[in-house]
Amino acid sequence: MTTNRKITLVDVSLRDGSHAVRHQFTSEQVGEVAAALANAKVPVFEVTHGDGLGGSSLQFGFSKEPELNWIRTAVEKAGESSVSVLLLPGVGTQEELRRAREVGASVVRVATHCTEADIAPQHIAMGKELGMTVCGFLMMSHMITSSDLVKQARILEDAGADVVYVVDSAGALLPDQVRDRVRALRESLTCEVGFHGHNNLGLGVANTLVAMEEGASWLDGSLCSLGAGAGNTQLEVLVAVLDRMGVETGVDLYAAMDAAEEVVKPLLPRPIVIDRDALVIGYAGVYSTFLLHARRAAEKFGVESRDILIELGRRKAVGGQEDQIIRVAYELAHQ
Ligand SMILES: CC[C@H](O)CC(=O)C(=O)O
Ligand SMILES: [Mn+2]
Repeated sequence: MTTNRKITLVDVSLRDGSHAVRHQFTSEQVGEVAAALANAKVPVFEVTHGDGLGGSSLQFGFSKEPELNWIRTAVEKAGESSVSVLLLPGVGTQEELRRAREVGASVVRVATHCTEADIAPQHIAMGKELGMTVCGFLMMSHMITSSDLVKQARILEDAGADVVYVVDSAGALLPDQVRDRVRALRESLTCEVGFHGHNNLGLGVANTLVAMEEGASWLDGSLCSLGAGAGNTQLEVLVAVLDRMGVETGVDLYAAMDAAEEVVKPLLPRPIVIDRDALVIGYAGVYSTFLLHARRAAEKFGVESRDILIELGRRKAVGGQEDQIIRVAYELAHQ
């Protein structure tokens, strides 16, 4: 397999991984992970509440510490690596982006549901004004066709995005569906294309390779797969596979393995595995971040978390509709 674009690996352990630890990272932990990522020469790593800047809330779950502390700490340890922040317009504000930039974040990924790119241009423009690398991040990309995704991607590129991502938030995309979407974007855009995978169907690494084969050049992953649902594409595994394929990433494989084993593994609150609930998330196309919310609601209302997740998939619930999880659990309990 060959690729003529430079591959940029992005680690999301300290952002998507925030979901898996219920946003309870301490600055000390952030510093340790950031230092290990920098030592492994991972070019970009992301640090914020799981739901991005300003995500700490009753709706999404409160962070243990103000995320600006995390970002500042990460930047101090980042060395040659760039620190990224995630921003969902409507959750994070322009002021929060400005402050993240002031403490040294240099990449912003502006995330919207895949049909709502039109809420992103102001934030993309602001990221550019602040001198940041800006990525558009089309969440739940499995929910629309490739041609509809292209229309949304064009909005992001026209607004100035340097990279537009196909985001498999539910880990529901099959390899050929990744292929179609990345190919469609690659054929229609001049900016770079990225892929962010979740491992709920066990396809994280495979789908990322398919995306790369189709020309995606920004590829996400996390150490030990630390992330929502069954976690993300496992970064140290991806690095090893790319190394075997002769694809240059600049990442030090052994340092990445050590960072996973010695720094991130001890932080895991539970094994990041494809258990019944995670599998259902991929199977039914549900937002990965709903996993722990659904488990809490299941316990509270005495119903099965799998039933809640299946029903959320049937209702096509999307990010930001966490309140629906409670509604579904309540309805199942009172059926
Ligand atoms: C906005 C939260 C979400 O976790 C973003 C993301 O990583 C995804 O949609 O997969
Ligand atoms: Mn994710």
